[in-house]
Amino acid sequence: MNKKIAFIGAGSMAEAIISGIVKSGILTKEQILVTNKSNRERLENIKSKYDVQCILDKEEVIREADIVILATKPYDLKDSVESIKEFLQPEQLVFSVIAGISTDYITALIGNNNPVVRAMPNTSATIGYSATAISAGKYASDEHLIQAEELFATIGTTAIVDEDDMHTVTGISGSGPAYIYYLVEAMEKAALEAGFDKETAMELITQTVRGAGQMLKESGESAAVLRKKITSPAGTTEAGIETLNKYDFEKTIMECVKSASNRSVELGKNE
Ligand SMILES: NC(=O)C1=CN([C@@H]2O[C@H](COP(=O)(O)OP(=O)(O)OC[C@H]3O[C@@H](n4cnc5c(N)ncnc54)[C@H](O)[C@@H]3O)[C@@H](O)[C@H]2O)C=CC1
Ligand SMILES: O=C(O)[C@@H]1CCC=N1
Repeated sequence: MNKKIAFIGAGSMAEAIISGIVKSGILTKEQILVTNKSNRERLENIKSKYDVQCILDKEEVIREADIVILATKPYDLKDSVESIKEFLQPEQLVFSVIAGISTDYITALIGNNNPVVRAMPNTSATIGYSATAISAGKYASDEHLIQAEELFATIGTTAIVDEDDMHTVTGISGSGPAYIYYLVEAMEKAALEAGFDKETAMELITQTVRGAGQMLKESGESAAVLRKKITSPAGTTEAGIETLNKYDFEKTIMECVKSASNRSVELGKNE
């Protein structure tokens, strides 16, 4: 890819994307620029891990960049755009990975017709396994969407969605890894309670989660069918699932996704 990209905000998500891009080799370390809010320590940390261009001076970062990736928390977006907008040129492409915030709002903050593309990745970007949804703002062309797909494809899979669906995406795949980690934490606790050492417990659980994910990808069978194949009549799985049902597991997860999506809507309302 013959572009320079600049991250505004060097937090967890920016780091996950940087890690994935560096591993993919699609950009050289000279093509990746990172800035943060007056936090030299965080930039030094990113520099030491990935050897990308970590620069506190926002003007310098923006001047160099073809694509600017907004990666601050939603409540820091306004300040961060304020601090770069005077340096932004109209042809510079802006990506945002910020939950809840619309491309229209970002366009209004920038005060210019820069193309804006919204993306919702997840932290599995770190190892090239993000599921990233992408949608175009009003000034973004198909060519801009293709550039976004090209970049985010280096950190996992991509899907183009309507911007209105980004809230649901955030509740499912943006936050989703955290739900899986929570499940793992609970399984680990159960194993430790049963007297397992942590290492053995985590080996068993991690491989189980990995195997289930791969089966969903590769077997061509639905989750329901795969689950049925494990569930012998009057067997152990059935006993386990009866307990999940007793505690309304399905409803709980559905409500969890709805709460996360609704929170994304709320974050957008604070625009
Ligand atoms: N963490 C995750 O799993 C995901 C996060 N996101 C989105 O990514 C965005 C960032 O999230 P995290 O990385 O988790 O947050 P974070 O808090 O780890 O990182 C945000 C970074 O932005 C910096 N920052 C704040 N104000 C700034 C400014 N004015 N100029 C430059 N940098 C500034 C902060 O110092 C911090 O390093 C959020 O909007 C979130 O909705 C999206 C998908 C997944
Ligand atoms: O919790 C959050 O707000 C962000 C957005 C998706 C994942 N983390």
